[in-house]
Amino acid sequence: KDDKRMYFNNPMWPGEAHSLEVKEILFKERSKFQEVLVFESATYGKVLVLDGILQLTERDEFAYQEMIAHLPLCSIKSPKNVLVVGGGDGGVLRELARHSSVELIDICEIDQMVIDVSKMFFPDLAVGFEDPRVHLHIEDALEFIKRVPKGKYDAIIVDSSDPVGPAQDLVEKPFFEMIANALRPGGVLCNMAESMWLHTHLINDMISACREVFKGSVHYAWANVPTYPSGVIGFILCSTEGPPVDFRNPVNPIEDLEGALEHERELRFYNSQIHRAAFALPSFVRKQVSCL
Ligand SMILES: NCCCN[C@H]1CC[C@H](N)CC1
Repeated sequence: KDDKRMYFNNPMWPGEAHSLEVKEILFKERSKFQEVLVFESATYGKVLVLDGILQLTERDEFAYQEMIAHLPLCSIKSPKNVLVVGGGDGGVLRELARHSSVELIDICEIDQMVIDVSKMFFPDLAVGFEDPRVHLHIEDALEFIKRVPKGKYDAIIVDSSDPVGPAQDLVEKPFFEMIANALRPGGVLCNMAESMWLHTHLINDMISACREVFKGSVHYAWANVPTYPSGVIGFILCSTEGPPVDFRNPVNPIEDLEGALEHERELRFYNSQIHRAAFALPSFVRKQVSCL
C-alpha cells in the first residue's frame, strides 16, 4: 500500500515517534520564526506542524483547547480580563468566548503566519478571532508582558509550543514573575506543561519556579490527547496571593454558564467531572514531581 507516512520524532521524546498517514500537503513555508506545515491526514483530519512538532489535529484539538481554557476560567468567579500567550490558531479564543462574564481577551502571538494559516485551513479554530472582545498583538510575549499594568488580568493562559525555539523563554522564572505581576490578587495562570510520561524533569523545574513566584496555589493537571507524544498533555495551574483558588472544585462550573453549552459548538471533552479528575495524579508523578 503506497501510503505516505510522516514521522514526528524529536529530541524531546527520544527513541519514539508518532506517525500519521499523509493524504496531501496543503501548506509548507518558513515564517520569520519557524517552519509552518499543514497537511490533510488519513484519519486525524487536517494537521498543523511547527518545526516538525505536532501542534494540533482536527481530530482531538478540542480536548486540549477546552481544558487549557476552562480549567482556569471555571476556577474563578466571573473572569473579566484574560490574556492568551501564543494560541495563534485561535482554538483557545473559541473556548474563552463561551464565558459571558469575559469582557476583554488580549492575545499575544509572535508569528503572524500561524494566524494566517489557521484562518486558511482551520476555520473552526480561527473563528475565535471573530469575537469582538479579542484584541490581537503580534509580538514577543516577553516584550508584551513587560508593558502590562500590575494586576490587569483575572486569568492568563500560556498556550505555547515546546520550550525549544520561539517559546524557549516562556518556561523561565523571569517570565513567570512578569505573569504574576500582570495578574490580580487571586488571579490564575494556566500553562501548557508537557507530558508526565516524558518530561518530569522539565515539569519539576517549571513547578519549582512557579512555587517560588505564585504565593496562592500551584497544581498539575492532565488530559488525554492522542495526537501528542505519549497521548497526554499537562497543565500547570497557579494562583497569585489573595482570595484562595481551589482548582479541584470549580466555583464557576461550565454547566451553570448560560450560553456556554448550547454555543454553536458543543463541548466535546471538558465538563466539571473531567475538571476534577484532571488533578488526580498517578503515584509516580507525585513522587517524581517533588512539590505536588
Ligand atoms: N494551540 C495549539 C496547541 C499547542 N500545544 C502543543 C502541546 C504539545 C507540544 N508538544 C506542542 C504544542
